[in-house]
Amino acid sequence: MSKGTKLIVVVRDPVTRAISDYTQTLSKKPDIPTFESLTFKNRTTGLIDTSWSAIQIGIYAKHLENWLLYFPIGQILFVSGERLISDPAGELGRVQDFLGLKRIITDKHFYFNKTKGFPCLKKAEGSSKPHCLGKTKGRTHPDIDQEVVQRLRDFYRPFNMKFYQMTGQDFGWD
Ligand SMILES: Nc1ncnc2c1ncn2[C@@H]1O[C@H](COP(=O)(O)OS(=O)(=O)O)[C@@H](OP(=O)(O)O)[C@H]1O
Repeated sequence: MSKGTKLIVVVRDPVTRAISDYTQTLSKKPDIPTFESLTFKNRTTGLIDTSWSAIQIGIYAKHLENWLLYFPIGQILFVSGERLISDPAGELGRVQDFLGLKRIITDKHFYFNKTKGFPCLKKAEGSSKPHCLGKTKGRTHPDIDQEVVQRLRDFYRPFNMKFYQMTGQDFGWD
């Protein structure tokens, strides 16, 4: 990869990311154990299984430490997965600026589709019809035991704080 390569990284709340990841696996393998049981190495002691990829991927600060061995931070744009949903044009504005492009994509290109529950394009490329992302994006997540969710929030907090500090952006995942 060229040294000047720019990287665009979309990050979302690591707890929601883990549940989303699990939801995707569940859709392909309905017989897998529950999210709650996969989360812990030992449920009694509350020891989290950081070797489970769904959990491990969300430790963004650790991954960023490795990427920074190869790329300067100025070459990486961190896009908020949450703002990509609440304000897609705003987030894509940042992407266009980062790439040195004219701001072509604006608010005018999106509408909120109530059925999908997500923003969609008013017109797909090369078509006059609206376009939403497919069925595999924006799936309903299973209900997860709130105690487990809280335990994961506590687990990720220090890594999230470190990540905010490293990127200079507060993603508001608390
Ligand atoms: N506009 C719009 N429409 C639908 N979905 C949207 C949109 N913007 C962001 N998202 C979020 O994208 C999540 C899926 O993206 P992934 O990066 O996980 O996709 S991938 O399956 O790994 O390729 C997907 O995660 P889930 O909600 O867990 O399915 C969405 O929350």
